[in-house]
Amino acid sequence: MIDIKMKKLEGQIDAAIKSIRSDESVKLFSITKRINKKTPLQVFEGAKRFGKDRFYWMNAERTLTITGVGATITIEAEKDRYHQTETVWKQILNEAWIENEYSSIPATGVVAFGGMEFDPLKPKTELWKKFKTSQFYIPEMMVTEFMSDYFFTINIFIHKEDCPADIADKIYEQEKAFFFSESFTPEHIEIIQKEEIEPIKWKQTVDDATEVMKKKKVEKIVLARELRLRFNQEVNIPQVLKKLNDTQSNSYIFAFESGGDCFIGATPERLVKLEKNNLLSTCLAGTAPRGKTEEEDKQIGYELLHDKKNREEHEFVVKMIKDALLKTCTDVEMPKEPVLHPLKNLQHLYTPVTGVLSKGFSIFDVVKNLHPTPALGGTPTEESLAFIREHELLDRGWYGAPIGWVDSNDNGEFAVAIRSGLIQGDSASLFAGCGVLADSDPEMEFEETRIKMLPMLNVLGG
Ligand SMILES: C=C(O[C@H]1C=CC=C(C(=O)O)[C@@H]1O)C(=O)O
Ligand SMILES: [Mg+2]
Repeated sequence: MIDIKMKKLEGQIDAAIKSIRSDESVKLFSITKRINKKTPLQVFEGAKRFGKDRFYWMNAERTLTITGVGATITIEAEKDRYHQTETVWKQILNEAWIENEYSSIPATGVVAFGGMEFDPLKPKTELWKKFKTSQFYIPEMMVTEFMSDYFFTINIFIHKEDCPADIADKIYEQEKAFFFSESFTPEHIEIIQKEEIEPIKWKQTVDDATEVMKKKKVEKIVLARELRLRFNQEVNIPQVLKKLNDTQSNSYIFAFESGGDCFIGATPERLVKLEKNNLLSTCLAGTAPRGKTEEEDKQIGYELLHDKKNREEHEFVVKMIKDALLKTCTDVEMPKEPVLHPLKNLQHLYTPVTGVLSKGFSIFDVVKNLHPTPALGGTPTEESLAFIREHELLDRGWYGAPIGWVDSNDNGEFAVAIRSGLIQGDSASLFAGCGVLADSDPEMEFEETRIKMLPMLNVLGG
């Protein structure tokens, strides 16, 4: 039996680097092998018996899915979270021994997957006690599905004198059991309690925000709210993921467990995708429901494209993302007009933005410059965040913040964690927000947030 040391690197940079180096006798060893078909969802489900935190990520194009089990390393950061995380990440890659003949495949080898709080300056409540300000896992075991090829990665600490080749074979013997996966046992979940949290207060806050904006101090503020659910049984996360996969096309499906709580969602909003130095971001703001007939759907879409309020709401996002990308990219390009982005329950105004990341910058720099975009904060950023911090009742936690992955080959992708919920055993909180402008109507904005909760509500038995 190999004496494999699993360590957790938490807290500040120094502690993390010291911890990697302190025990000179070990080093992080990562090995990736191609395997026969094992869907990440099957593996996610089968890994429940390990009792370790898991993550799941499927991109919107359905070309890449990853699931991770356990955390050989957890990179946690409080202050200056982007810089801290990146510094520890780079240190880990410097020290790691990586055996990956498939390094041309994204999200294989050493991958860090994680997320962060929307606003670290807002006091945290009990709701998000299991989640850190910023938290990334380098998983003990990971399965990557890329264009119908499957890869299995193990990241472990080994003694330096051990020969990785021997280790590799022994590990695969040990971990074959890892591929044990149960077939989906359909469970019938029922909502036994549904509680809108302070809906009247929320509408009043929307009204207050419009008053502030009429005085021209702020131009846009996104306000979010919470729906609390209780079920007849513990929520089966793999079942929820499967239903999200089946119902929410055009969206990233994600789950991140921490201490047994699970943050899960189906978000249409890409923050940034980086392949080598080719960068893609997304402006998504402006919302309308889907029509009941094709005719009605076309009419609603046409009205959305020509609606003054929604176009203004969208334009704030386009301008900010362009300015943010110009700080780290060249060749920043975007179409002049938004297009419709259809989803199951609603449709948005959508403007893709591309750029070429300049040397010396990383995906962490881009995320730092982008978050929060005016699709989740407002315009101007600091003034809208100050209003949200002071007036919004909701503890957003990781809702509305970047969630995603980076690998050791300059690939990575982050989405904005909306259309999401926090699952806590037999209870859940769902979150939804909307862009408020000076002429917003509180009832219409409430209705918009109700529609945005449907993707999660529908897969939770609502
Ligand atoms: C803040 C959310 O949606 C954002 C993304 C798309 C459209 C939006 C809107 O029209 O208000 C929001 O900016 C949410 O879904 O919780
Ligand atoms: Mg809106």
